[in-house]
Amino acid sequence: MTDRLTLTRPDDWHLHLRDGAALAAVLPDTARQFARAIVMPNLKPPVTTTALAAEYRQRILAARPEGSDFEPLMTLYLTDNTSAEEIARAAESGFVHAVKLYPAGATTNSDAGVTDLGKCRAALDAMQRHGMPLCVHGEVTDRDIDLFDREKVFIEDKLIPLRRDFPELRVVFEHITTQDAADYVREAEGEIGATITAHHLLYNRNAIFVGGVRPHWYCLPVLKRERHREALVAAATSGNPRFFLGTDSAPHAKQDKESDCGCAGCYTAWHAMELYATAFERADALHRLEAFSSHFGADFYRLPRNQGTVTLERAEQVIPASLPFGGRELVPLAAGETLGWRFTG
Ligand SMILES: NC(=O)N[C@@H](CC(=O)O)C(=O)O
Ligand SMILES: [Zn+2]
Ligand SMILES: [Zn+2]
Repeated sequence: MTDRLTLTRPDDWHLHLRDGAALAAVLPDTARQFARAIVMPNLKPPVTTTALAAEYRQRILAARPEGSDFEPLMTLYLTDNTSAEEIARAAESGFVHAVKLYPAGATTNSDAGVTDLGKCRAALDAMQRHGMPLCVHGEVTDRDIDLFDREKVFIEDKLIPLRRDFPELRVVFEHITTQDAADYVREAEGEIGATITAHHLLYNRNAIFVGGVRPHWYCLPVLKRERHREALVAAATSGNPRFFLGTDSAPHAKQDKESDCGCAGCYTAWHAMELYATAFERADALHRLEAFSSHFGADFYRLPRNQGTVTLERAEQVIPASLPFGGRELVPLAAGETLGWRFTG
């Protein structure tokens, strides 16, 4: 049995850092485990321009712990009005690494998102020309479509037509949750990748309802049935470079989760690598963890792999009941449970 894992320093290819006091509270957790992260732009108001991304990037750099060399990789929030000129500015900036598609109404702070991809043709065409990746929250928003089917329907109704119209567009299908998405990404032609969260590898939808409703297991896209979780584990541990790590760590204050209309999002930055190690070990695939965590994402984003290593040790560690969150409280995923691994840096 392996008791110590040494990996190339990993990166998080899908992360929510928020802003202000919340940013200051959560950034050290990510900066401790990851060298870089793709930072989601769904602030209020959203990060829609390169100028706003530059300012947000400075706030993140200023919030880093003493001595940290963590590098935020910025993204722009695609809207119906994003221009080809804005995409060109982003591509030239050197610090914007992707543009994010939120179908309007699909998830947290997506109100300003895209109402109709037909309105984004100029921006998508510019992205294709500049080699700028499109990160996709892949769910349809139609209230008539069952919540659990929204990812599958998105593939058929939105993603396949989009990629047919823009075959050179580099796409990251974010936080995939279904066998349908894993199969699509594995078999699709052209440049496509997918991020997979630790929680979608570890839990199925029963976790949301164990003995009562469990708001801290509620995220979007929502956890699915066991057969989908198994398909995600198979994809993540397959060694296929299209699948890579993206925590989708999405902090919300405890009172905003434990509410009559609780926010979607799981906080996993505190124990991200421990959670992934647990999932990979259960699949007898610890030997595949490094490439998933530290190689394939960098390769997709055409960035150098990190120098240096990190270590995980087999040791019991209780997940805290709550963490400070800028004057409020933040409940990490699986609070109170015991992890079998410890990230030691
Ligand atoms: N994943 C989530 O459940 N929530 C994310 C938004 C997102 O990634 O869809 C958030 O910003 O809170
Ligand atoms: Zn999302
Ligand atoms: Zn997210």
